[in-house]
Amino acid sequence: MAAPHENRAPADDAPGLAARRLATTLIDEVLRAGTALDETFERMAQAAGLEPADAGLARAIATVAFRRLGTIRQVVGARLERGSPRKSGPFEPIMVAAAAQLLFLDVPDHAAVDLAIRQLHEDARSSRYASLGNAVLRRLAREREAILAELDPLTDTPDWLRESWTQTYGPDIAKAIAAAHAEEPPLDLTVKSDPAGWAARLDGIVLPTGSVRLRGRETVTGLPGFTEGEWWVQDAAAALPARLLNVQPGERIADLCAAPGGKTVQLAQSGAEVVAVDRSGPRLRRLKANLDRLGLSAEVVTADVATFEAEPFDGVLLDAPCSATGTIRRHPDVAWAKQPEDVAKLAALQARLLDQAARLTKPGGRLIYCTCSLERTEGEAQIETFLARNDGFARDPIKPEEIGGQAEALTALGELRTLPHQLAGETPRLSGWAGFYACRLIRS
Ligand SMILES: C[S@@+](CC[C@H](N)C(=O)[O-])C[C@H]1O[C@@H](n2cnc3c(N)ncnc32)[C@H](O)[C@@H]1O
Repeated sequence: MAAPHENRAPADDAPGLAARRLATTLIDEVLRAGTALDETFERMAQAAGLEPADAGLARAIATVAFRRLGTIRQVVGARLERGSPRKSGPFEPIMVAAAAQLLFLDVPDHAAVDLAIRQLHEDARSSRYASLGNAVLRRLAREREAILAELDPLTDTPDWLRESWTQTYGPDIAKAIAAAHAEEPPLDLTVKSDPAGWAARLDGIVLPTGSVRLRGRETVTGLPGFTEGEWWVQDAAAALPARLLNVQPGERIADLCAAPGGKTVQLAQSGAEVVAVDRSGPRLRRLKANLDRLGLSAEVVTADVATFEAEPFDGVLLDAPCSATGTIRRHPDVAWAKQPEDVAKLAALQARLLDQAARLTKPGGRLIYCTCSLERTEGEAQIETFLARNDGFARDPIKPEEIGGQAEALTALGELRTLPHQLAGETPRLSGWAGFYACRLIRS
C-alpha cells in the first residue's frame, strides 16, 4: 500500500516552507499554552535547526499574525461559510500564518497560498480541507485592498482589554492605544554617554527623556557600539523607573525582579552597589551576559523576592511580574496569550512582593514600584492598597522635568503613567513608547 502523501513534493523543497511551518507551530503553541512568543521562538527555532533567514521570517510572520490576529480571524471567518471546520487539526494556525503573510508581508500571492496548501496536506485532519483553504486564501488575495482599506485597530484588541482600557482611560484613548499597537515598534537605546553623538552615528533621534530612537531597522548586534558595550536596547518608557530612583554613587540599591537586567545596568552605570535579585536562573544568565558586555558589575542573587532577606537598602526598585499589556506593541502575542484571570493572580503576587520590597527599604530610603502594564489593578490600585496597609510610606511625586517634560505621562498624584500613543515623533512608527506605571515612595 502506498504511504500517505507519497506523491507529495519532498518536505523542504519549497522556498519559505520551513519558515511557514515554524510560524504556524509558534502561533499554535502561544495560543494554546499562553507562553511568550520570544521564549517559544528561542526554544523552537533551535530545535527546528533553520537558517537564520528562515528563522527570522518565521518570527516576522508570527509577530504580524499576532499584531493583526483579530482582523485575520474576522476576514478568514467571514469567508468560511460554515465556520471553521471542526476536527481539522492545524487548519486554523495554518490559515492564520498564510493570511498574515498574504495580507501584511511582501510575498507573491501564489507562493503564500501554495505553502498553505502544502501544509494542509501534511496532516490527515487538515488535508480534507485543503481546497476550502485554497478558496478562502485566493479570495483574501483578490480582496486584499478592500480589507486593508477597512482596518480598525480595535478589532486587533481582545474584548477584555478594550473594555479595560475604555473604562480606565476613556474610548478615545483606548482607540489611540490600539492604533499605536498596530505600528511596528522603533528600536530604542539607552546610551552610557553622549546621546547626541550616538544618535548622529546610528541615524537616530534623541528623545526628550534622553533615550536614542533609531530610524532604521538594523540588527542590533551589527551596530557600532554594541560589542564595545556603549549602549543597550531599552524602550524609552522602560528607561524611566530606574532614573526616578535618583541613585547616588556608592549607595546600596536592590533591583528586585531584575532579569534580564535592563534596569540593573542603568543602576550599576549610576555608580551604585547593586544587588540584582530574580528567581529565574536562565533569565539571570542573560542579565550577567548584559553586565559583562557593558563592563558593569552587580551582585546577582537567585531568589524568590517574597522571601529574600538582606540589610535594608538606600533604594529599592521592584519591577514586578505583570500582565505586560504595556508591551503589546513590541510583543503583540501578549494581547492574546493573557487572560483577565492572569491580571488578578499577578496582582496578588505583586502585593506580596511589594510588602517584602518595603521591608527591604531603609527608613528615609526610596522605593520604586513599577510594572509594564496598562491595567490599573497592577499600577495605581496596587499602590493605593499598599499605602492603606503601610502608613510608614508616602508617595514622593515625580516632577515633569524628571521625565523630559512629558507632563502628560504623570497622574494627578505624581505617579508615572506612560501610554503607548504618547510621545509624538516624526512618523507614527517613530512615535509612542511602552505603557508603564511607576510610583516613587519614601519610607518615613
Ligand atoms: C518585568 S520582568 C523584569 C524585567 C527587568 N527588571 C528588566 O528591566 O530587565 C519580571 C521578572 O520577575 C521575575 N520574577 C517573577 N516572580 C518572581 C519572584 N517571586 N521572585 C523573584 N523574581 C521573580 C521574573 O523571572 C522576571 O525576570
